[in-house]
Amino acid sequence: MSVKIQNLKKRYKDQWALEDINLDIKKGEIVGLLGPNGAGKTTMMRAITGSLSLDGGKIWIQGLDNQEEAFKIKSLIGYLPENNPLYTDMYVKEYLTFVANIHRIDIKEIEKVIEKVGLSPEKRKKISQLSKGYKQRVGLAQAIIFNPEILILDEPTNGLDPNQIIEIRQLIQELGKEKTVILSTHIMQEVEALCSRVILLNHGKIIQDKSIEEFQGKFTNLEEAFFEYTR
Ligand SMILES: Nc1ncnc2c1ncn2[C@@H]1O[C@H](COP(=O)(O)OP(=O)(O)OP(=O)(O)O)[C@@H](O)[C@H]1O
Repeated sequence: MSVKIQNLKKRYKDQWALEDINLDIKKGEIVGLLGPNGAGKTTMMRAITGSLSLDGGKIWIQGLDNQEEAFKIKSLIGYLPENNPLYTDMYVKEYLTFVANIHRIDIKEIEKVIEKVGLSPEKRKKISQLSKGYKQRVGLAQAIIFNPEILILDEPTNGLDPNQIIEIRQLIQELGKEKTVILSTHIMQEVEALCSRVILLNHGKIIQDKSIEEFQGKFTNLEEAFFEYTR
């Protein structure tokens, strides 16, 4: 198993953000995490990356306990956070060099990743000078530069224009051939275009976990399924 979650619970003060989450995600799956605002998607992603203390349960990343082996886990998971908190005073290449150094990878990888995410025309700018879509590409670049086995992408195409959306989806599809990808999105067509499996969260619980074909067999489209289970 790439990611195994057992009885995961997370609480913020008196509010449960996640309750009894159980999940097995295999290598090579592209999993779409769906749910209304506040359902717990970001909390679940942060829990998987090991950057959140848990209130119950366990998470294993390729067999490693993500609380006990937090350091090793960092080299297995590439994470694009929702609000993409980049160091905006740094230049694009400077920032990616910084990330490359943290992961002790060859700086030759920087140019490769810049090319891969389509950042070449903007690579000499300061991150603060980039448009939202290009900032998002920098976020993606830092998530994939060290070639992690697992990618966790919180709303990866948020803020991108339609052309960029297509390009980034193609990139995710390409990455998904050899990696495990977990992505959250509010765009149902994105899930239909990319994901092999859909997990629907509501009020901190998994309410549906099915292959995309199972959803498509039962509903005209995913949006209909979303309304059916969350309204
Ligand atoms: N740091 C925090 N402190 C207190 N409550 C939090 C914190 N982070 C999240 N929550 C709460 O936990 C619940 C789940 O939030 P989360 O961000 O995981 O939802 P989400 O599904 O990602 O939502 P969205 O689609 O709006 O991004 C929400 O009720 C939220 O207010």
